[in-house]
Amino acid sequence: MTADIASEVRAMARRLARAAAADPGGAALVELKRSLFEVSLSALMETVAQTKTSRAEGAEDTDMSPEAQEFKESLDEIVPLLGGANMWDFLPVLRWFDVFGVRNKILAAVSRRDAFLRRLIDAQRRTLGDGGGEGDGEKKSMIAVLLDLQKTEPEIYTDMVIMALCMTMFSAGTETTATTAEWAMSLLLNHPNALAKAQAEMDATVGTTRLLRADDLPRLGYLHCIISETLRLYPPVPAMIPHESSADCTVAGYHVPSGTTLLVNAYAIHRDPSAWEHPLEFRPERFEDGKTEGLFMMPFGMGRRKCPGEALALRMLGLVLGTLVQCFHWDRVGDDEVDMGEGGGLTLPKAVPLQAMCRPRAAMTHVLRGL
Ligand code: HEM
Repeated sequence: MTADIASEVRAMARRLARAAAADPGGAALVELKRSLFEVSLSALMETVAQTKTSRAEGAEDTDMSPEAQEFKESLDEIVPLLGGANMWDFLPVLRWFDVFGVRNKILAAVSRRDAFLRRLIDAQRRTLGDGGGEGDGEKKSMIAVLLDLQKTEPEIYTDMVIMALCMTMFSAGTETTATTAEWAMSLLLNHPNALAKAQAEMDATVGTTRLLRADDLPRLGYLHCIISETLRLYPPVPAMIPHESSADCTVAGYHVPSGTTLLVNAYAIHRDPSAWEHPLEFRPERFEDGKTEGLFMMPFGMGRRKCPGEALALRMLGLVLGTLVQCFHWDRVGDDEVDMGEGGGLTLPKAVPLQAMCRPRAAMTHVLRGL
């Protein structure tokens, strides 16, 4: 898993360095959201299905495999349909008539996505049948492991269950991680002192003779503070996933009957002025030396249904952001601050996708050339 993430992050750094080298001024204008989404999706695709071998030769613009690209297209279709408000949210009778064709569009997009996942599983099954995918545990794809389990417990590990597990990994893990990284880079571009401090920490801890590795992350305390502060200000699942009370209870004096749908507003809790000093300001230092202990931070939820991908997400974020900070100088496009407006949707996207100027750091050019 870590090897898959590291290799996708290397590919992202290589692509950014090439783009900068191709520019006469040595700095490339990049739309970071796209790069960040691609690296998250590719890392998960390699973990789930190991599609690397089918990567298109000479696809200079992207390091995604054709499978990852196809899946991205299906998400591009589905996500806006799910996140938007529909007239039937206000007038339920419209649901029966599907006035704007939303229901049909969702069903068509979901059935295309399911057909794709089925093909992914069949391809892995064929590979296993041909004697492939029998490497050590670290090398096996998630689908290969599940297909192995299917041989002994077919009634549990059905193709439908495997499809659902793949789907959950992709839908819960890509947009959330990519959006957090995009907010973090936006905050750093508007706070160049924090960016410089992160670069100084990186130089002192990792140096400039090699690329950041996952085992460096525990020693990069300030980078971790930046990630925590980003998740505080812009939690990518701001209202959590709806929960349901399993029994009558009383919370803060309110009676909650059994079976009530409950949303937890993490976004408001993270900005509560009675708990956080200067809650709207970006201050990564507030997380230094356990200073925030006892305060409510819940970007990954809490309790039994807490996000199971937390450790993976933090590792991906550490490697992605750390590599961007270690290898490149970052500048805003023009003199204006980066627009921090929030868009609508399930995962608190930026209203205006982040664009930035990226130039390899002189001390890292030899490392980047060797990627
Ligand atoms: C910055 C990245 C991420 C954030 C902020 C995040 C946040 C969350 C939150 C808030 C929930 C709902 C918890 C609740 O309702 O109590 C959740 C659920 C979930 N997340 Fe994540 N997540 C992230 C990345 C990931 C990744 C990388 C994966 C796996 C590849 C993942 C897999 C899941 C799954 C499977 C659930 C449903 C758990 C359940 O219902 O029992 N997440 N996540």
